[in-house]
Amino acid sequence: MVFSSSQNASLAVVSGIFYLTVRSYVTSRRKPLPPGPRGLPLVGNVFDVPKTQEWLAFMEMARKYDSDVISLNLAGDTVIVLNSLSAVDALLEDKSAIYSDRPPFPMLNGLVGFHWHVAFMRYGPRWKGAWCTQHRKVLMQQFQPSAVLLHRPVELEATRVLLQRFLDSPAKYEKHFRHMAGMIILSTAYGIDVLPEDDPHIDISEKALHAMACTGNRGSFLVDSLPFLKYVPEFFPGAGFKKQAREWFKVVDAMPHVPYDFVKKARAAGTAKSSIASRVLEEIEEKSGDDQQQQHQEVILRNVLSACYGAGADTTVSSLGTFILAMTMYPEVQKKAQAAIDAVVGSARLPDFQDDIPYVDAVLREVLRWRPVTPLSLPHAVTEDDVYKGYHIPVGTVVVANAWAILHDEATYGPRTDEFIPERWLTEDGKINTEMRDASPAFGFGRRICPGRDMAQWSVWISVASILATFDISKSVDEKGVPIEPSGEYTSGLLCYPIPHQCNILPRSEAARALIQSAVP
Ligand code: HEM
Repeated sequence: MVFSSSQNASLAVVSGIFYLTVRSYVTSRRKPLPPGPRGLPLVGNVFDVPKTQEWLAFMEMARKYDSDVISLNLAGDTVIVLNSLSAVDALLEDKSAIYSDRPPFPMLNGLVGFHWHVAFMRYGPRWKGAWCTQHRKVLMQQFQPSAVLLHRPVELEATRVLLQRFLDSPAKYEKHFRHMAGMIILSTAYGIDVLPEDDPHIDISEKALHAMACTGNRGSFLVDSLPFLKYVPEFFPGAGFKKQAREWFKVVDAMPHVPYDFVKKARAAGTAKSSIASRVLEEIEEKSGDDQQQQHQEVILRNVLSACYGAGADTTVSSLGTFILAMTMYPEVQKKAQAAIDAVVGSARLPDFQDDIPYVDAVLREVLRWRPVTPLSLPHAVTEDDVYKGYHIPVGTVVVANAWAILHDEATYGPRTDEFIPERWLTEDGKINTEMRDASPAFGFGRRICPGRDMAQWSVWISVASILATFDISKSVDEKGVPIEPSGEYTSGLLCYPIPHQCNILPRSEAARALIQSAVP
């Protein structure tokens, strides 16, 4: 049977009406979405969400609607924000089988080329044969608590180099943290010894991470809400994002390849140092006879190693920046921590991983809790329709865990959560209170929880203990001798950093200076 064009049009209209009627019937019989602000046509709640510190606005909405779970429509995307530990436990942890996907990132993954980064991969068997799970498996093996012990010598060496750099140019402390984080990750992952200045491997990765910071917040670019825009030609008015994406793509694509090729060449020349890359490559070559399988495993290894820099460097730098800020603002905490270190370590050596100093453990937990690096964690997505507390959570919903709200909840972490109080983590006899929920919400949830969390905590712990053992951090004073208060400001985005502030970082004594100078040949 052949239809005329007018019959075709009528058929389309009738089908459209039928579809809308069925959809509206189905929707009306469904349970409601969690409460949230009423949106505008088309854009929904886009204007209800501020461009910075969204986590505070979400906490306010939770109070207003008297619900720890709220929903928003962001230009067509349903977004559900979980503002409590109980909601996160019930959904992202207990139902992790269906709450571990990521939303699509058309700009970041599609145009800028971060599709190789496990943090942004879709989750589940539907997605390229459980590609994400295969990546996570390698990460879990290499960063499980027992494997992390292998990385300690590098963490110790990098910390001691950091102390030396603090002696030379304390005002550049953020730059030194960046160098230290790069040194740890490039050495453990690839066996690369970084240069003291302008290291080319750090340089590529930092440029790629800048692209990630600019595009990681879904919604920063219109193409995230209207994915068809990715097909718009570059010369089109308003398509500047495509030119920018093409520029970023070059460095994002180079990031996994350049250091990996370095290891391959070093192995061929017999000069490769021990690293995750060299150990896993050896295993791959021993086990697999099949070229295709070998190639497949190598691609996963290459992606995973690069993702470690992508996910581990900036996060460590941010936590250490928070530590310097807290020590500047809370001198009495610094004094207590130094006394606790002196009592265990003395003054004749630098701290080591074996030192048991609960007050420093408490400072570390407080750093992670007080100013979480990713206040909204990374967005999850749900792969099946679900119901929570009588509310409908439709398949495809973007699920955001408000880590900030959770880590500032006084019901979990005790009073005055806006203040830096390490004592909240301690029992009366000065031990870590193991009954209390730890600071793990800072590392995400369920099956997407940060695989590098053990390594990250040890890197930050040894840096914190070593800095406090050897340096005093204090407020700078202005020309009239008045102390300069740090603004306490942070950048706002997927990842937040404290904006470096002016402060004094001076060796505690001449003996401390000599100890640092003798620590690295
Ligand atoms: C203080 C330092 C760190 C913090 C605060 C941190 C925090 C996080 C958070 C919040 C997530 C998202 C979890 C979720 O989606 O629920 C994450 C994911 C991830 N982190 Fe970390 N991280 C840190 C250090 C590291 C380090 C050192 C590494 C690697 C050596 C690493 C590797 C990763 C990877 C690969 C992912 C993606 C996991 C996935 O999507 O399945 N992180 N991290």
